[in-house]
This record gives sequence, C-alpha cells and structure tokens, in this order.
Amino acid sequence: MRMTPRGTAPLTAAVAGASGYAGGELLRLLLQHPRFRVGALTAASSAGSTLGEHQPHLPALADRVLRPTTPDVLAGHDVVFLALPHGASAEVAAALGEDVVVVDCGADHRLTDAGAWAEFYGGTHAGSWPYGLPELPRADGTRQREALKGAGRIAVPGCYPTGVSLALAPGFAAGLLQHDDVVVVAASGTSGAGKAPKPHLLGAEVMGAMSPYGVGGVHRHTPEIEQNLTAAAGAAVRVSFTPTLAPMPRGILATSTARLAAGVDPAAVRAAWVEAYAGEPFVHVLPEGRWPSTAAVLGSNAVQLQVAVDVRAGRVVVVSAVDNLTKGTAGGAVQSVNLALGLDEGLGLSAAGVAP
Ligand SMILES: NC(=O)C1=CN([C@@H]2O[C@H](COP(=O)(O)OP(=O)(O)OC[C@H]3O[C@@H](n4cnc5c(N)ncnc54)[C@H](OP(=O)(O)O)[C@@H]3O)[C@@H](O)[C@H]2O)C=CC1
Ligand SMILES: CC(=O)N[C@@H](CCC(=O)OP(=O)(O)O)C(=O)O
Repeated sequence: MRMTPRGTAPLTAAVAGASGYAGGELLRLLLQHPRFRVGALTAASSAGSTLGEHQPHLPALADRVLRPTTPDVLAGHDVVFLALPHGASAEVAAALGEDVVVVDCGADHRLTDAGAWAEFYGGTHAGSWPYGLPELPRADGTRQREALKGAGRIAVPGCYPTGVSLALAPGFAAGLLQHDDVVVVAASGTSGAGKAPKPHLLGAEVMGAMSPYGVGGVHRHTPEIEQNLTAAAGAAVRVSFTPTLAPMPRGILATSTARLAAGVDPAAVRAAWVEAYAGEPFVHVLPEGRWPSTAAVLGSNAVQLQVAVDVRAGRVVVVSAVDNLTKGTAGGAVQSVNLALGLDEGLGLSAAGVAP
C-alpha cells in the first residue's frame, strides 16, 4: 500500500527513456523540483552512454550512465516516469510494485475504450489509468484532479489532447456546444515526433514548410480528445482532428471550433471559459483582443487560451497554445504526480516561459 510522503525528505524518481525528448524535459523539471532526487536513468540502444551525450542542456546529470530499461533497475524508487515509445510501457509497469507511483508519458494507459485502442493503435489494450489532466472539467461539476489524488498509476495525456481538450471542455461542461460538429486543426513543433530519426523530419523537409499528416480522422489522438470532451459533456462528442507539422522545435497551436447549441446567447459564451479557469494557475484565458502564441508558453507549464464567437457561422472558436514537452508531457506529468503524492499541485512548476 502506497503511503503519502510526510516531512521534507527527498523522494526518488527514476526516468525511463532519459535519452529522449520527453525524458530530457522530465529531468529538467525534476532538477528544479524541491522534493525530488533523480535516481536511475534508463534507455534502450543508448544504455551504457552518459546522459551528457543526449541531453547537453542538463550539466548537473551529464556524467550519469544510462542503464537498460528493466524492472530491476527501476524498482526501489518512489516514482518511476516512463517516457518510452507506445507499447513499451505496459510490460515494464506491470512488473513494478504497488508501492511505486508509475507515470506513463506514452499512450498505453490513456484510453478507456478497448475498441478505440484496437482501431487507432492495434494490439492488446493494456487498460486505463487515472488520466493526468487535472484542470479538465467533468460533466458532474468536478475536475479531473479528483481522480489523481492518491493515485498510484497515472496516464499522461498526449500533447495535442492537452491543448485541445482544455480549449473545448468548458463549453461542453456548460452545455453551450453541439456534440456532433467539432473541428480541430492544430500545428505542432517537430519535437512532438520524438528523437528517433524519420525521413519526414529531416531539416530539408521541415524547414520553411508546414505539412498536414494523419488527415481524415485517423490520428490516434482523435479518440483521446473525444474521450475527454465526452467526459466534460456527459454525452458522446465527435471530433474531426487534423494535425500539422510546423517548422519549430516545440509548441502546439490549436484552433478548435464547435457549433453553438440552440438558443445560446453569443455574448454570454466567453464568460464560461473565464469562470471555468478563474482559479487555475496554469490555464490562462487571455484578456479580450489578445491571442495565444507558442512563443509565450515555451518551457512553461501554462496553457494560453482565447475564445471568440463567429456569429455568422454560428461557431465558437477557441485558440490554445501549449509547449508540447512541458504542459503537454513532462509538466503535466509532474503536476499529476504532485497531486498523487499529496504535494502542492504546482510544486516545482512555473507558468513563466522563455522569451523571445
Ligand atoms: N515528444 C512529445 O512532445 C511527447 C511525447 N509523449 C510520449 O512520450 C514518450 C517518449 O516520447 P519522446 O521522448 O518524444 O520519444 P524519443 O524518441 O525522443 O525518446 C524515446 C526514449 O525511449 C527509449 N526507448 C526506445 N525504445 C525503447 C524500448 N523498447 N524500451 C525502452 N526504452 C526505449 C529511447 O532510448 P534510446 O535512446 O536508447 O533509443 C529514448 O530514451 C512516447 O510515448 C511519446 O508518445 C507524450 C506527449 C508529448
Ligand atoms: C509532431 C508529432 O509527430 N506529434 C506526435 C504527437 C506527440 C504526442 O503527444 O503524442 P503521443 O504521446 O501520443 O505520442 C504525433 O502526431 O504523433
């Protein structure tokens, strides 16, 4: 049985996938966290090399040697962060005891519907864990953070679902939006695709170009976004989602639109978002007339939002920006772990970004 830590003794955190982008961002945040001490660091083909060869921006850990990703190496920590490719987490997690908080940054434990898993990922569904998006409004008036308090297992959301779900959920929770006409187009920086070499991520392909991918309702974040918006609406929501690759290292800008429900006064719409996030330190509805930008959230755990009503088209338009590696992965993971351990939710995290 896992106990809530008392006092101020350091908590140990292992990071599996430490040579990757998500692993590197987790380590950057853990080094700034007052309660964590970094324990074992693991990888696959990079095992045996030093962290400094993969993460030159983390000099404090440069001499640490990466170890193989095995349950034996990861056991004995308070928290294990898994920043591994899809499909690699479930087996490792199953071999870790109940006394360890396990945080899966990959997709293996995000979806509750085994049919959706089979359709979008294929293979065996590993099951679902409490979903790590604390601010997400739910139809019963609570927030997702309630499911994370004391959790021993956490499924970190995908980067697009973080920005898109927080953008639209207040409108569904307040009954302002139709459920069957939701369109999302989002652009992501290339770190969202991970570090493993891929031809479409070569500099010559990416620089100076924006290109869509996963078009036609086939991107695997579609069912995850629908799952979140359905939880907010209390009834099934259908989404058409189109991702785009943008020539920048980090950041996601999402434009999410939905048709206004019958009888809704357009003038009253924006207030629902302002009210939903009024007490949230990491979700910022910008003052009217200002628009989110990926540059303003770089390295930050913040989500920026703006809401407008396109009266001619009868649609609500929400633009959101997140850093895919911070709030979109590692920051969201640390925030959820803080809740799981009974620590202050924002401990070690900042809404301040890096600019220009
Ligand atoms: N990048 C992003 O913006 C986001 C990523 N995520 C998720 O986080 C996870 C990691 O992504 P990301 O960091 O981008 O990926 P990277 O490709 O950058 O890193 C993957 C890491 O996993 C290790 N690894 C690869 N295969 C295995 C294996 N079979 N067993 C153990 N370790 C392995 C790699 O080690 P080696 O160096 O030895 O190959 C590397 O450390 C993924 O599930 C991804 O979906 C979630 C949200 C956003
Ligand atoms: C630019 C880019 O390729 N992005 C990734 C999403 C990254 C992420 O959040 O997702 P997962 O944890 O679900 O892999 C993609 O579209 O597949």
